[in-house]
Order: sequence, then structure tokens, then C-alpha cells
Amino acid sequence: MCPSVPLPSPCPPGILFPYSSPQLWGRAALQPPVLLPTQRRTFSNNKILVELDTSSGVATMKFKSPPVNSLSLDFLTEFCISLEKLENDRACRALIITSAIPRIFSSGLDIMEMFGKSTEHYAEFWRAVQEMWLRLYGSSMVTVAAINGSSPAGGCLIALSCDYRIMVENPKYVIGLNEAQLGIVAPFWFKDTFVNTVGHRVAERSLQLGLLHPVTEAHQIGLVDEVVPEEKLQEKAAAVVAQWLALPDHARQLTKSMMRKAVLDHMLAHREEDIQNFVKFISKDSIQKSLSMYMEMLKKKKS
Ligand SMILES: CCCCC/C=C\C/C=C\C=C\CC(=O)SCCNC(=O)CCNC(=O)[C@H](O)C(C)(C)COP(=O)(O)OP(=O)(O)OC[C@H]1O[C@@H](n2cnc3c(N)ncnc32)[C@H](O)[C@@H]1OP(=O)(O)O
Repeated sequence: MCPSVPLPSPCPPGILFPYSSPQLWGRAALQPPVLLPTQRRTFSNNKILVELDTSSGVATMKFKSPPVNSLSLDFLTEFCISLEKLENDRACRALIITSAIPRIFSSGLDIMEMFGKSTEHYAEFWRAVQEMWLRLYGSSMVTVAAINGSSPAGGCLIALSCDYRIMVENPKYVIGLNEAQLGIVAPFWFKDTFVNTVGHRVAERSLQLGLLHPVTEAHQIGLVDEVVPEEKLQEKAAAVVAQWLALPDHARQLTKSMMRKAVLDHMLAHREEDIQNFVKFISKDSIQKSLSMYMEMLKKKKS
């Protein structure tokens, strides 16, 4: 067992603290460097599979919710539970997120959760979306998105919330915050997470046009950090994680907290207001009509 680690003092008021227990910091990093046999711990539900290699401290999370890994309320709940389990596991220092569904990383928020439902449902759903982002963006683990398929809107947010993004080179895959194309608006914390990754000008253009960027372009604008052939994805993700884990956990975690604190604090301070704004916005007839037309368009595309 890893001994509990004293908090760095004075304790910075970073968002990482409410979402990860400070006494867990250091985790496997502070254990003596003994060679342990590879040990795997697996847990799974019907949406997500998690495999933790306790000898390296690296967990791999696979989204497995057909047909397109859309982020339904159930999916978000399972995602948050899985994140919490890993965050609280002393043996886990890093997380690789990928998809078990061919060609799709995640299709973003489940549009059916935002269509034709009660205001109570919209509020519950939006709180779950916020919770997912707070946990992932505020995670004390090293997080790498291994993006093996298209990743629009909420799917892109998941990737943006990680520390590093590696995408498979495939001319058919796209990634971006395309909310404007659906007639909806990316909330301020989606926008802030995007700006923190690609910068203001690129984000402004991309958001206003609701662009879904092909992989090469996503790499050029800094939306993804690396592009690799499919067969190299897991190997690359493992190498990136190893590089990040070579640093002392507390230094990396405090730096991460410092970089992300303003955006996380802003959202926490406006969380209830953001839920009210979402409910009001999504309940509008005009927005419901836009979503309905978008779903129709998706179905027509198939036939
Ligand atoms: C001013 C105040 C502002 C306050 C804030 C307000 C609002 C913010 C609100 C919301 C923010 C939302 C963010 C989002 O994430 S919205 C979701 C955006 N997602 C998309 O646009 C993706 C749409 N899907 C696709 O482009 C393709 O499906 C995809 C490329 C993912 C896969 O293509 P493929 O050809 O393989 O598969 P399809 O046949 O298209 O799809 C299969 C099946 O799945 C259904 N589906 C796809 N995506 C979704 C989805 N996101 N939600 C629900 N269902 C989805 C699709 O309709 C098909 O269904 P069926 O026909 O088989 O029944």
C-alpha cells in the first residue's frame, strides 16, 4: 500500500482538490521502484470497459455503446462512476480513453436526451454533462485521448478535456465543436476548453462555423497533438503516458491545476445558472425544431 502523502503547503485552491482526494497525490510514484508482475484489474458496465494495469498505473477506458457512443444520461453516469473509481484508486496514475466502436470515438451528446423531454430531465442531463467535464478536466491523473474515429461536439469535448490527444490518420474521420451546425451554441466552458487548446482566433472561427475538422487539419490547428496510423495508436498512447508519468506526480498535478483552475472555477461559480440557461435555451420551440431537423437529416443521409 502506498503511504498517504502530505499535502503540499500552502494548499492551492485548485479545482483538482474537490474532485480528487489530496491524500492520494503521489500514488504509485512514491512507492519504492520494485519490479511487480503485471497485474490487471478490469471493471465494466454495458457502456464502458476499464482495464487497469496496476504495475504501470495506467488504465485504459474503452467506450462501447453502439451504434455511435452517444453521451446519454446513462452513459454519462457510468462514465463519471468509472472516473471516480480510477481517481480514488491509488494504483492508478494515468488514463487512456479510446473507443471499441469502429470509426467512432463518440458522436457527442445524445440528441434524444435534449429533444421532447421535460425541463426536469434537461436539468438532470445537463448536470451530468457538467459533472463529466468537471471530473475529466479536473482529473489529477494523466489523461490521453486515443481518438480512433470521428468525434463531434461532446465527443470533441472529452478529447479536449484530456492532457494529450492522439488521433488515427484516416481521411474519413472528423473532430470539432459543430454545435452551430445544429442550430445550438457551445456553452462557455466548452468554448473555454477549446480556446485553452487551440487559441482564441482558431476557436472563434471554428466555433462560429461549427467546423468538423479532418484529421490533418485538426493536427495543424493544434486540436490534436499527434496523428498516427491505427495500428500504432495504443503503442503511441502508452509511450506518451510513460513520458508524462516520468515526472513527479505532485509537480505535474499542481501545474495542471494552475493551468486549468480559472476555467474550472468559473464553471463551478456559475453551475446552477448554466443549468438554467441550458434548460431555457433547449426548451425553446425554435431550438427543438432545429434538433428535430438535424436528426431527420442524419436519418436521410443513411437512405
Ligand atoms: C446562449 C445560451 C447557451 C446555453 C447552452 C446551450 C446549449 C448547448 C447545447 C448542447 C450542446 C451539445 C453538444 C453535442 O454534443 S450535440 C451532438 C452533436 N453530434 C453530432 O452532430 C453528431 C451527429 N452524428 C453524426 O454525425 C454521425 O452519426 C456520426 C459521424 C457520429 C456517425 O455516422 P455513421 O454514418 O456511422 O452513423 P449514423 O447512421 O449517422 O448514426 C447511427 C445512428 O446513431 C444516431 N446518432 C448519431 N449521432 C447521434 C447523437 N449525437 N445523438 C443521438 N443519436 C445519434 C443516428 O441518428 C443513427 O440512428 P438510427 O437512424 O440508426 O436510428
